[in-house]
Amino acid sequence: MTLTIARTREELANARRELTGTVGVTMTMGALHSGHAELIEQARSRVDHVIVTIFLNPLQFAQGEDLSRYPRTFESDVEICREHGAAIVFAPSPDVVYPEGEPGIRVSAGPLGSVLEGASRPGHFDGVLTVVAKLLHLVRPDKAFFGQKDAQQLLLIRRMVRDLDFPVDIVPVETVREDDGLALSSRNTYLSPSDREVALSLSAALKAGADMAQTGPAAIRRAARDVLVREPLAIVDYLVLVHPTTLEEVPEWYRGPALLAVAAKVGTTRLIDNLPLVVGPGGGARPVVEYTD
Ligand SMILES: Nc1ncnc2c1ncn2[C@@H]1O[C@H](COP(=O)(O)OP(=O)(O)OP(=O)(O)O)[C@@H](O)[C@H]1O
Ligand SMILES: CC(C)(CO)[C@@H](O)C(=O)[O-]
Ligand code: BAL
Repeated sequence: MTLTIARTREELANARRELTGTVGVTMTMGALHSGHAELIEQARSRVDHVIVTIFLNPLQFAQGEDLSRYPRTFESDVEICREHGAAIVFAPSPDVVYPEGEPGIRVSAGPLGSVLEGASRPGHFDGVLTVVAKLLHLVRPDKAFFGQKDAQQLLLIRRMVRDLDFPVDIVPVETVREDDGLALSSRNTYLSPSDREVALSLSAALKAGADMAQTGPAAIRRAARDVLVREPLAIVDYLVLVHPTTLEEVPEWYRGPALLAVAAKVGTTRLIDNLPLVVGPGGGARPVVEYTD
């Protein structure tokens, strides 16, 4: 199978026109790893052709964030796309995506975009939703695949697609982890070996919480917190057990789907991770959020 690399809107439109059957998209910021490969594989199993977008979107980075040091590994990214059978890589430059500079009109993420990640990264989700909307319009996929690792992003994209009637199916993909539990992330390349040891406390905390899922919210929170307090070098931004669609902390009586999510700074690197859970009898960790809406 040949892989086409499209840099411009016209190149993408020409290559897209050649594809017959269903099309899926996997959107990335580059620096591809096995988590991205899994998104491509999941897409391959559900559609006829997969388009991977590689675009480091300046709009979703606040001043002072890591846009300038974000890893750029384009050649090996293309190889990964080829190995996993993608049909097209769309890798535009910022002036192709934003020909008139920063757009005056943006998609607003609303209140769900200003909690958790949005509280620490103001404007981040407006930037994400704006570029996702644009890429959906340019690629015109039947299905779009997003990782559960970015749980709030996934929720907001589902909401945007539903609230604004985008004709696309959003498919969640389970978080891919290293054998020791660390969630794969392009930002893991910033971690020194000792940072990486500290970073393991995030997934360990989530697992300890999930192990108490049958007991109830207080036990889940306590078990997760107990792991994190033993690792003072992980500077916790938040550790929450929230409802997966409202992102509000669940009360002690709550039983049902929930999201145990954590964000922490390790060295100079901000990391996030989460585990979808069902709280209550028969509960425990789940691969992806079981939405009730
Ligand atoms: N470990 C993972 N498992 C499954 N999907 C993932 C994983 N990491 C990232 N993804 C998904 O890949 C897509 C592109 O994400 P992105 O390019 O930001 O990678 P990333 O590793 O999350 O990078 P960063 O370190 O910047 O958060 C998103 O849908 C994201 O949720
Ligand atoms: C969805 C996305 C590609 C938009 O830039 C980005 O936020 C990401 O990589 O998760
Ligand atoms: N991985 C989600 C995109 C971001 O952190 O900017």
